Amino acid sequence: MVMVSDNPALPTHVKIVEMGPRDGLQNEKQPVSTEVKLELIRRLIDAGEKHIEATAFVSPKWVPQMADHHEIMAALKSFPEAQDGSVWFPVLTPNLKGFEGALAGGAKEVAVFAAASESFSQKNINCSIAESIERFKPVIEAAKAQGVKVRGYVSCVLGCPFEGNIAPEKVAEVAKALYDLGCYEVSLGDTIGVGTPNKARAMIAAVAEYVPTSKLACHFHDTYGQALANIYACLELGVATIDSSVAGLGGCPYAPGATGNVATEDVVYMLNGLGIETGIDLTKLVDAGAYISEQLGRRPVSRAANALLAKK
Ligand SMILES: CC(C)(COP(=O)([O-])OP(=O)([O-])OC[C@H]1O[C@@H](n2cnc3c(N)ncnc32)[C@H](O)[C@@H]1OP(=O)([O-])[O-])[C@@H](O)C(=O)NCCC(=O)NCCSC(=O)C[C@@](C)(O)CC(=O)[O-]
Repeated sequence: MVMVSDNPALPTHVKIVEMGPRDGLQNEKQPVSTEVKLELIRRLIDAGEKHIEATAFVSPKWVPQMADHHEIMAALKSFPEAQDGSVWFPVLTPNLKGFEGALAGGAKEVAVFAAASESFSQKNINCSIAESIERFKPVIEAAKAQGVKVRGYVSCVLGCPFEGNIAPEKVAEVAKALYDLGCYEVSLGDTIGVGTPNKARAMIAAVAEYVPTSKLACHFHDTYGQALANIYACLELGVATIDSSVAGLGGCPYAPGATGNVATEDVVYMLNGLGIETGIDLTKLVDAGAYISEQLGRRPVSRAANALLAKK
């Protein structure tokens, strides 16, 4: 039974942006076939997910696991949910070359990704933060001209694997730059999962000086087991979009030691308990997570999923 929350600060509905097929698999060392990725996407749709980041138009030399981006997009075109627009499939596009590939593949939503740390920006996309913003300008202009929505990411919002602590003001500066350029939503990534709730609150408060909380998403990796607590803190501040990854898949190729995103199953379990709507069927979601985990030869990294699977 879904209990209605008595905390008036919490939203009544949350948008989940599923990271599994992209952030979740980009760092996977073993090959994952295009067919398995597509089957995962089918199962996530069946579970009720409406925003599924499908792939990344990045260099296959840098991220080999995303090299089948053209095949993924070609297959998605035949999905009824892509045709009728009932499910969004955003894809990463770090530059104009990536955007052109995504557009040719029929993308209706793309995402540019910056960082709040200079060192991470260099390691991840081979340029400074300022250069990355310059690179995004023509991408966002071209997207606007084509009626394509653009999401923006800021990585390392609560810490950097190379620089340590990151000032909330720096996060705010980069988030503002993305929002001012025309990103409809800015996702704030705790890339290495080091944050704790008070730090998360301070960071959101700093960003909210420039970007309305209704336009923010939180993107927590669960390296230190703090993701759900951090998400709750962000929900209380008015953030109502959460990035998460089925079965807790993932890790970033340029963030050594970072584990996956918070598991979508754990997030949905918590939100169900709070009486917050997501439109996602937890049973089907757990099955989708079990499917991809079996393909990868391991158990889901989700407490809720493992507990529910054990009951079967
Ligand atoms: C950004 C680049 C491309 C710059 O890479 P670069 O080497 O600086 O680019 P370049 O413009 O000098 O070009 C070099 C070569 O790359 C090619 N190239 C150039 N652009 C593309 C493209 N779009 N797609 C495919 N190929 C491309 C280009 O054509 C050329 O090919 P060559 O002539 O040598 O054969 C590179 O650094 C890259 O691909 N990095 C990968 C970044 C990445 O995917 N990181 C992981 C995702 S971000 C993340 O996970 C964080 C997030 C979002 O989840 C939030 C969080 O948790 O914090």
